[in-house]
Amino acid sequence: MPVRILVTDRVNPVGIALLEETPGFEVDVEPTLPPDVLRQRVGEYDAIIGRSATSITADLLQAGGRLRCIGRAGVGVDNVDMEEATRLGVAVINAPAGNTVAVAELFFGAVIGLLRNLGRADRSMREGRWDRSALTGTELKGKTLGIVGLGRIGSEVARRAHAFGMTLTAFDPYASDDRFQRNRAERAPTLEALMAGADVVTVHTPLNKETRGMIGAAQLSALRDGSVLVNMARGGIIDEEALLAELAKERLRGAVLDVYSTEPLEGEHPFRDRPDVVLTPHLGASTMESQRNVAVDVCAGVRDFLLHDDLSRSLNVEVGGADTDALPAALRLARRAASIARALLSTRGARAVSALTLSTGNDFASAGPVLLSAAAAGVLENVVDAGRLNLINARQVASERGIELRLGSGSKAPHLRAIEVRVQAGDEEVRIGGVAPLDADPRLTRIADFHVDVTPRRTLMVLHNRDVPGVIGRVGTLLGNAGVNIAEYHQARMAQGGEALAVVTLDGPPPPEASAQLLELPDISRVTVVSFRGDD
Ligand SMILES: NC(=O)C1=CN([C@@H]2O[C@H](COP(=O)(O)OP(=O)(O)OC[C@H]3O[C@@H](n4cnc5c(N)ncnc54)[C@H](O)[C@@H]3O)[C@@H](O)[C@H]2O)C=CC1
Ligand SMILES: O=C(O)CCC(=O)C(=O)O
Repeated sequence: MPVRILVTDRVNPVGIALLEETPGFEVDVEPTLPPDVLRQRVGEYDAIIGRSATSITADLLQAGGRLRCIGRAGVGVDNVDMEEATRLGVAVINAPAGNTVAVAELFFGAVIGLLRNLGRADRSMREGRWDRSALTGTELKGKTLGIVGLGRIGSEVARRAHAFGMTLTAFDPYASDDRFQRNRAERAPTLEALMAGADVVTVHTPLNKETRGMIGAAQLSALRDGSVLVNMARGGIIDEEALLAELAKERLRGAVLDVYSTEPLEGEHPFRDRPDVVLTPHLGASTMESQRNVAVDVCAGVRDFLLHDDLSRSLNVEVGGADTDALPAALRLARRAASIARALLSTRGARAVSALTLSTGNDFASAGPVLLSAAAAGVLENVVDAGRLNLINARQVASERGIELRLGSGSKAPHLRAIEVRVQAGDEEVRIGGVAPLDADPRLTRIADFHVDVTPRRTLMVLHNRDVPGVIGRVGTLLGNAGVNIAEYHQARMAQGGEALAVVTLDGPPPPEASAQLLELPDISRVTVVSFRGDD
């Protein structure tokens, strides 16, 4: 079946071509479908790629039975119901950097346009006038710029502001001191302090629960007389009613707005009547260069996800700073180790998993969250509908099932590339450890208290037996007679003649009756069989 992708908004064709030329992909380009039509058709597609004009609501995501990925040709994902996408295991991929410069350049164009009265000058010239003295403006040089949100766009604005001879202050509680230093910006202790200390205040934060309405009447009243307020981030961050009320006092120089709480802005909106406001119709990213950049970036991200399950670009998976080349082997080990632990507990009759703890060596410390997701998927995969279970939603599904998830300390692990999972069900706990080296297959090194050394491949059988002569031969003969080939057989024991454990990897699943037949052999007390998802 072909992989089907719907492009719902105007996305640059250079990006779309990346998808169209991928064998097995079918791309429909239909900008911009009304929400009800999109809802009817979403079930046909594996991925949707859009811009800000398409709202990806919970309802739409739920209607997308085969939907695996949302691509956003731009930065802001406030139009995507991220919680629902995560719950459903749908990857959300954006293009975080391609339009940064476009917004920064528009900022200076629009602010200078306001300060030098360019709109009014152009209109008066067309009306046949020559109003030089009425159009005297002000300069940026020597003024203070206050940036709310010192991220990519805020930093790009900062760099250019220095070229204009401005002094910089910024408010961003999440940005490091180093970022402030690199941008030569003083850290404002509060938003109000920033508003009170700047001649131009510009907002470059995402719209989210924290920033919605962040600039209201109280913050606006802190603005200096004669100052300018700019919003090129998202409508809703600044309270529009409060801004209109503040502008009506005529103590500010004005405002520059590119984004609105409702887009398109109503034809009769009072902003349209204010001469002290420069209005643009969400043009921040509208340059040829930026549209090409974001289209190529998001389409490549969506393609790589659909082809290779590459989640490194997905906003709803925490890959952290991990080495992504080494990650697939580590993810496989974490998932399989957890799957083995759950199966061993199940053989002991402890089926209701209550807690999962994952610890890593230092090399995987930053990948802890995504490895924990992989382990959660391993614990759940034979318990829930595995079709939709993935690294995006595994932790959420596990938490909903009452499984407590914990990240243990990395530094205690004996090996830099070690991974250990501990799965608890009632009073029982099983600990499985392994290593994911850079240049070889991952190995299991510990099952409960036994030291082992096998690669968890395809089907794995764990036998508890007494350490007496002949067991290995009898197991080999039984499996051979059942037509099952043994890939690896590792026997471990605590002490001679005591309790022993065998880990057997098989080239295929044993027949269903094999476990019962093994249990009939002398000295074998428990048999656990785990078949892993995947081809190897
Ligand atoms: N007008 C347009 O066409 C465009 C608008 N945008 C908007 O600009 C926003 C910013 O884009 P980038 O700079 O690329 O994002 P970014 O993620 O690089 O930077 C956002 C910054 O905001 C900061 N921040 C978050 N919450 C904050 C808070 N409560 N107070 C102060 N700072 C806070 C973050 O720490 C971060 O440094 C996007 O989320 C998008 O909504 C982006 C591109 C085009
Ligand atoms: O192209 C768009 O949808 C506008 C750009 C934008 O707002 C964004 O990238 O967040």
